[in-house]
Amino acid sequence: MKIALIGYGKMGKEIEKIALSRGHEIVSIIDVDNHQDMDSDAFRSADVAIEFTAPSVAYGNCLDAFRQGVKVVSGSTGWMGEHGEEMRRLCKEEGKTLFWASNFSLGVAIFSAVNKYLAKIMNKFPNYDVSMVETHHIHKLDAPSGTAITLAEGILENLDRKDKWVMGTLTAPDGTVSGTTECAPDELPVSAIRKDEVPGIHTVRYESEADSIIITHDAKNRKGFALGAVLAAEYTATHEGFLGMNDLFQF
Ligand SMILES: NC(=O)C1=CN([C@@H]2O[C@H](COP(=O)(O)OP(=O)(O)OC[C@H]3O[C@@H](n4cnc5c(N)ncnc54)[C@H](OP(=O)(O)O)[C@@H]3O)[C@@H](O)[C@H]2O)C=CC1
Ligand SMILES: O=C(O)C1=N[C@H](C(=O)O)C[C@H](O)C1
Repeated sequence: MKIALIGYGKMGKEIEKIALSRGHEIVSIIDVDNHQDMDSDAFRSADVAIEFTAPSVAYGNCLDAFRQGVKVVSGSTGWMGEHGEEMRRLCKEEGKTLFWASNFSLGVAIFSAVNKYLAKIMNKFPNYDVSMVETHHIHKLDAPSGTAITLAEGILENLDRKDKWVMGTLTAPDGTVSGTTECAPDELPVSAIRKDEVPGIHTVRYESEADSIIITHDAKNRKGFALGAVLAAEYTATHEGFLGMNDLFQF
């Protein structure tokens, strides 16, 4: 399969290695300096473009790829809240194809299913209150993480006593803490920590007076995200519409 990369940073480079090891060809690499190269035969020859850039530019990158007639797999976070509805419309009404996931790792797909199941069980146990914490490297631009938002949405869909997630505390790289853990009973606080080079840790915590039930996904490196993105690209090459992890792993 022919793959174009949009964004050649930490994830773009990791994805390149895995794509080559699975026998794919990288036909175009688009980064900040050569954005105009999207308008090229090499880019247009791609079966799928894999986009990992930044919250402020991801939407425009997807539109630019669509204009060149190329399907997109995007893992950029921090932009779907604002542009998700329009992306769904473009896929449904204008024949575009976008596979987006806040987290491409198989481990997080499994963790997400456990998270939803646990939230459902907790309807019967009102003594437990739930909160979330995510920890990422100091370069991360968005907070809370896209994965934390997806996990929070999974809890809200399944736990009747919670109606919305709210930002909890934000711990800066120097240890300074801002924000609050105070929230209304129907709110789910999501806190963020920015520290060192942490690839990504997500914790969901249920507390009662008697005990704590804690589930954590701890990424050891970026290989799981990158493999998932390449698997998603393989899937996207033969499917249409607005696609996600539920399409790739049906459990
Ligand atoms: N869904 C998932 O599984 C995962 C998602 N992510 C998300 O992916 C995104 C990228 O992460 P990561 O690779 O770690 O970030 P990096 O900052 O390491 O890489 C981003 C790259 O995109 C480049 N870039 C910036 N603007 C543009 C543009 N307009 N066109 C093309 N390239 C551009 C940057 O260039 P320059 O440095 O010169 O600005 C940089 O090379 C983030 O939003 C992150 O949250 C990350 C890991 C997993
Ligand atoms: O920026 C990152 O690094 C990551 N971003 C994604 C997110 O916001 O959830 C996925 C992963 O946690 C790494």
